[in-house]
Amino acid sequence: MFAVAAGVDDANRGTGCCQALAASETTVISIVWGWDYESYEKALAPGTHHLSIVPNTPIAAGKGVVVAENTHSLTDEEIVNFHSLFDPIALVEFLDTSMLYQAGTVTSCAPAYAAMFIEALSDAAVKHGIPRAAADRLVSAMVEGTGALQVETGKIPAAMKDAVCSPGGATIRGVEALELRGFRGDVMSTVDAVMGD
Ligand SMILES: O=C(O)[C@@H]1CCC=N1
Repeated sequence: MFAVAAGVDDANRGTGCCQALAASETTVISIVWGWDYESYEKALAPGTHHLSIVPNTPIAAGKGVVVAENTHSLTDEEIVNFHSLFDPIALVEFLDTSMLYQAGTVTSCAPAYAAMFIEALSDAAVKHGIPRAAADRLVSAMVEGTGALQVETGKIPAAMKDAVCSPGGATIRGVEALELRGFRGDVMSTVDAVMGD
């Protein structure tokens, strides 16, 4: 099993790499952004077994996400091997081709946006006198824990937000500050921007 990795501008290099590998009957797992099943069917030698996936950087910490294309040419045994490789380090989700890169945006591009949120909140903590290293630790633990709480309880994020906001309390003032600056619209616009909508 072999993973082909290349940025968007390197897609042709990725294809050349795949063609060389196909001759050795290698199973190709592609992480080339935008290259789905049909792209590889056109580019690879007929009969090559291939699967397109979108992984993300938190895999390096064993807490990743892999979006995988429902349409592929791997055998059942190869899919079992694929799961044995990735299940220990990532949530693996198979989706139809029409959703692959939209889902990939919120899992694979969004670590950049999440890091920007962490950086900004950490900046705010530093502005208010918290040392940088402590600020980074605290904010990252908060983000990880909030995600874990959502997964564990299955609560909708709106209910989790409401649970923190006491009437007339502190948190709702921060919620208003975010709403006044269009926080949620800004976050939603990222997928449009990535997908070119
Ligand atoms: O920004 C990029 O080109 C790649 C695609 C998905 C994550 N990073």
